[in-house]
Amino acid sequence: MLLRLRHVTKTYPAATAAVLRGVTLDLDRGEMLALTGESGSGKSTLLHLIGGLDTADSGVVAIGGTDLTPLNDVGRAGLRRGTVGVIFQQFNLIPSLTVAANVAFQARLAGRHDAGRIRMLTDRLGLVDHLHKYPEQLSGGQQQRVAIARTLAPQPDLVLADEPTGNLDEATADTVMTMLQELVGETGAALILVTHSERLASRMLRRLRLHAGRLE
Ligand SMILES: Nc1ncnc2c1ncn2[C@@H]1O[C@H](COP(=O)(O)OP(=O)(O)OP(=O)(O)O)[C@@H](O)[C@H]1O
Repeated sequence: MLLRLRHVTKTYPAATAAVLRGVTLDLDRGEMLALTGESGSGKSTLLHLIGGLDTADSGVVAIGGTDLTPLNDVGRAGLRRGTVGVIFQQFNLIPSLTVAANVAFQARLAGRHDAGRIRMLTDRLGLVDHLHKYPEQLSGGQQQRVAIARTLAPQPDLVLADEPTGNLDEATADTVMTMLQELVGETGAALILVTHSERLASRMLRRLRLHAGRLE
């Protein structure tokens, strides 16, 4: 099992109510899951726990058999690097780096830089003519394609996408999602897509809704 969640709970400090009240989920390699739920239902929180960006209060968050819960920041970052890739709504590119350097950044950090794979990704994502530009010189759709290339370059086993097309118009969103799904599918990685869009969610074989702190 690639991802195993068991009875995961999370309450933010100073908050009166728990955000997650016992989330349980199994996700295998190659699975694509849409995660929906009302605003504030805890979708981003859950993604952060899975990505090791934050820790659960209790329960198990295991990736590839390793429970992240007892690990410290360094341990979680080590496990995340190269194993889990995150794509955000705001793209989160590094403004001072060129497209080429942005794309290579995480693969280098993970010690998994592969020039052939980066060439394939930039080619498939239509970035070849933009490699020497800076993020601010690109459209939103182009920036998200750079972010996808950057995330997929180290060949992660699990890709977490938090409203990845939330800043894009419908046609661009569809194109970007198609590219993301194709590229993730080809490597056999798993994908969790957080989205408000029923249209995008319906592209995924598996769909779950976060409600009252649990998945249904
Ligand atoms: N760092 C934080 N500190 C305190 N409370 C937080 C923090 N992050 C999120 N919350 C609260 O936790 C709840 C869940 O937030 P989260 O961002 O996970 O929801 P979401 O389902 O992703 O929402 P949206 O669809 O609007 O992005 C919200 O009530 C939010 O206010």
